Amino acid sequence: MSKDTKIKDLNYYIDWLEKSITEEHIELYEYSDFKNIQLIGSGAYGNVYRVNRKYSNRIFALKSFNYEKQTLNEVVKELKLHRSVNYHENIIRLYGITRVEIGTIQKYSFVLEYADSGTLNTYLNENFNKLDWNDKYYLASQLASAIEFLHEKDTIHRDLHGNNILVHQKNIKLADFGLSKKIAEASSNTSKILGIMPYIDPKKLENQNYKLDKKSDVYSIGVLLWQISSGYKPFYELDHDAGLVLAILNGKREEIINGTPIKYSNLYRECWKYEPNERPNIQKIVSALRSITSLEEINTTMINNFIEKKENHLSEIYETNSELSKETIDLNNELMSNNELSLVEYNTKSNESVNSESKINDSEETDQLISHKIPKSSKVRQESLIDNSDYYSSSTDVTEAIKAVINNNNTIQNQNYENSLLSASSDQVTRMSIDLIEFINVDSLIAFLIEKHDRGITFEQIQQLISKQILQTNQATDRFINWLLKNQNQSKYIWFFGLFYYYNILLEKNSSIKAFELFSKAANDNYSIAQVYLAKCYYDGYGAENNYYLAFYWYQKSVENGSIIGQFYLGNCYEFGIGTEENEKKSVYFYKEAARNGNVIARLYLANCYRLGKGIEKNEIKAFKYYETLAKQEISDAQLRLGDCYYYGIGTKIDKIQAKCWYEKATNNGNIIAKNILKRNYNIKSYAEMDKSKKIKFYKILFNKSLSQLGFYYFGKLLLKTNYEKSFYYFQKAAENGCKFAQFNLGGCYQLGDGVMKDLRKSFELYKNSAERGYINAQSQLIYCYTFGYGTEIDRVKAFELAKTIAEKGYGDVQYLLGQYYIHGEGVNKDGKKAFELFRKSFKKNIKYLSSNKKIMINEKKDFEYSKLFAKIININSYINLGS
Ligand SMILES: Nc1ncnc2c1ncn2[C@@H]1O[C@H](COP(=O)(O)OP(=O)(O)OP(=O)(O)O)[C@@H](O)[C@H]1O
Repeated sequence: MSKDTKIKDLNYYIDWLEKSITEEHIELYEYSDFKNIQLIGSGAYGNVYRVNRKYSNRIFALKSFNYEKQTLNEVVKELKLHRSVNYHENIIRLYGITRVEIGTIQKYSFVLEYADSGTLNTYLNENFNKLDWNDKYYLASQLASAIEFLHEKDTIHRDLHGNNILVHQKNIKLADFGLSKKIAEASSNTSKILGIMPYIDPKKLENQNYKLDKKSDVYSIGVLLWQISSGYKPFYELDHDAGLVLAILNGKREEIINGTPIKYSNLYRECWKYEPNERPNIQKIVSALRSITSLEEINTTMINNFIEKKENHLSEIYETNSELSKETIDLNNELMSNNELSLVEYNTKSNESVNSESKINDSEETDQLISHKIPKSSKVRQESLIDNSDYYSSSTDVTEAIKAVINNNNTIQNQNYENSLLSASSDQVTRMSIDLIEFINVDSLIAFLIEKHDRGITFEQIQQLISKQILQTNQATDRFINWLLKNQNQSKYIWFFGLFYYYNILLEKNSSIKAFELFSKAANDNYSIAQVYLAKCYYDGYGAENNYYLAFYWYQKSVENGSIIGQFYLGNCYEFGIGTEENEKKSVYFYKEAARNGNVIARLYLANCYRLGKGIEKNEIKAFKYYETLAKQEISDAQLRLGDCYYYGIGTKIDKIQAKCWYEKATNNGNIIAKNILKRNYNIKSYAEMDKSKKIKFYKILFNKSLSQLGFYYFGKLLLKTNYEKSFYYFQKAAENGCKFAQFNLGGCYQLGDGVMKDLRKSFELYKNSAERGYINAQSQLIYCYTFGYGTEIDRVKAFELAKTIAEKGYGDVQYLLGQYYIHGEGVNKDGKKAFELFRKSFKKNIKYLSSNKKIMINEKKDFEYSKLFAKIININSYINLGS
């Protein structure tokens, strides 16, 4: 190859990387933002460093690459492939890329999740004596789970061995993707191929042209399971030479270590069979490991027999599913052409592209041993602020998971009956089976909820998920709680138990205190999501005195421990000065971090920052692009703002038809601001097209319904002074029937804790329902909720927008409030003239401003702050000056 070609090729990769960075397909980390750079290892492509990030102090690993064509070719491939499998707790996270100029060249490095215990080889070497069988099962299960995730994405690793698997805090972290070089290069590097040779599918050892497939990964897993059980590298006492290759081809395998549970050794022996179609698929390995874990706990031969029968039955099914999909991605396929390296290709594949193999397994396994994964949803519900991208499965997933628990439980009970397990009472067997099932599903649910949080789902949506989805299956709730009560030995279960109190699923007198205590316990144990919840408790004064400093402290801790949702809230703290000085730049920094980690709310906030030039250089085009992407993901707030962009020409050309289309979409997704705008700008009324007879019918229904609702409503209102509980009851009845007044008042009950346990999220939800029905008081109340984050996220852009649509209807108090937003540049660019106009209108009408409404302002501390905010600018002269 001539020198010229080499340079041209190099430029090709550099251009690819640079274009990806500019177009934000790859997150670029500023190299200068890293400190304490320490060398921790080196591989064929370059060195690996442990670094700290400034501000958050979070630890990352930087994997640097030599500046040469072959390496950069691999870098590009690895980036693409790693990105497609980036969201599993047992796969090392690839956060992005960083670059530093050395002489005349740019040196690139991957920014990776840091694993504190090195490779599996070193971890076992140093810690094996401390591991019991539970620890070993745990490692094995995590490894299998990571590979299951890859295989479900039709991706093969092809290069599994003890040096490519890292360990962090006793957890498996699969690493090294896309290193096609490995096998190719290893063929020319004898010592290297022989080092990893015992892990390689013998079919490949026998025939170099053999194409490694999923079953090749299964072979390697078999060897790794043995390694986990023994603590030794495979054939550690033998020379890794041609003789050993021959012996392996002739069926030589490692000796079973004394004391290995038979089910475990049977499993890895199945995996390392010579014939690929005699090896189990990954789903079976995962299920088998799970059942072994539970069986160890239960420790009865009766259940052993029972499971065995099920497995035998299962294996028949699995055998039929061994065909590989043509669409399978080969992670380490050296033949992958550079022409395939499109910029967006690494974006996740859609659910529809699941290959036939996993489809068959999904459906057939429903009635079999439960798989740990949350079933894929066929229908994706449209929820505001929910990204329905590939990794962001809808809430119906939980229902399906729970249904699967129950179905599975029924199946086991039936089987139990059919198999006449006479030696134990059926109650005993049922209980043990349930234990097994719930162990499996509690972990899945926890992972599912954390993932939802990290992706940007709000607390109230989590509450809906838990209460609507889990509570629908009451039986399961009781069992979960019983199981959790017995398993309060790990911080994740402590936190999860806390959720039941936090979201009032367990209604006890001191629920808030109990939730707080459980979160504290798990948070002190450095469990990051518990730290987020603890911070939230301090922020809301839930279960403890309200304390912004501690809220800030715990958000910060959660970020140090890798919480993505924590990054978003830390951004909030800096933006709104919660427990710390206001610092817009830092807030943008953390929104960016959360956004690059896939948090959709953070992306929305970042877009607002770009639009307003808050903490970052104003860039309306960028803001528009963000809104556009998020709007397409059915995020109603983004749809609204995209509508605004088209309507006012923000970052794009004015296009009122497009604007209307996006306002309509946002309205359909329940956005009341968009609804108001549609009415105002396009004069759209929901019942405008109804013919006369339909209208009469409509009014008749409305009249009857309103009568009864209003009856409840006034009854409740009368009682309010004397009997909170009764009035609460009547409000509730009317609210359930959709009475907007009752919903508003009930919201007040929850906000004040009148006749019911105080619950800000619930109150927010009720205000929202009432506001959606057009009740102006509720809409005004929502402004307040968005301003201070009562029962929802602080969102001053939204508060401003809502205030604007209400003020335009001529409500003087809200006009006044809107003036404040213009004065302070909250949620909008500062505009003294507009503020002045609004104040004049408002004072003309002589209407009290919002904070004087005692019914609405019930949190004295926050009310005080709010009033203080107003007091600051109460001098009318200053408005006049500002306006002139
Ligand atoms: N994310 C990480 N966290 C902690 N340590 C890491 C991380 N990635 C790599 N290392 C350490 O750096 C060493 C070198 O890693 P690297 O992936 O560059 O090379 P390798 O896998 O050993 O060899 P090769 O270059 O052939 O893939 C690893 O053995 C491991 O000890």
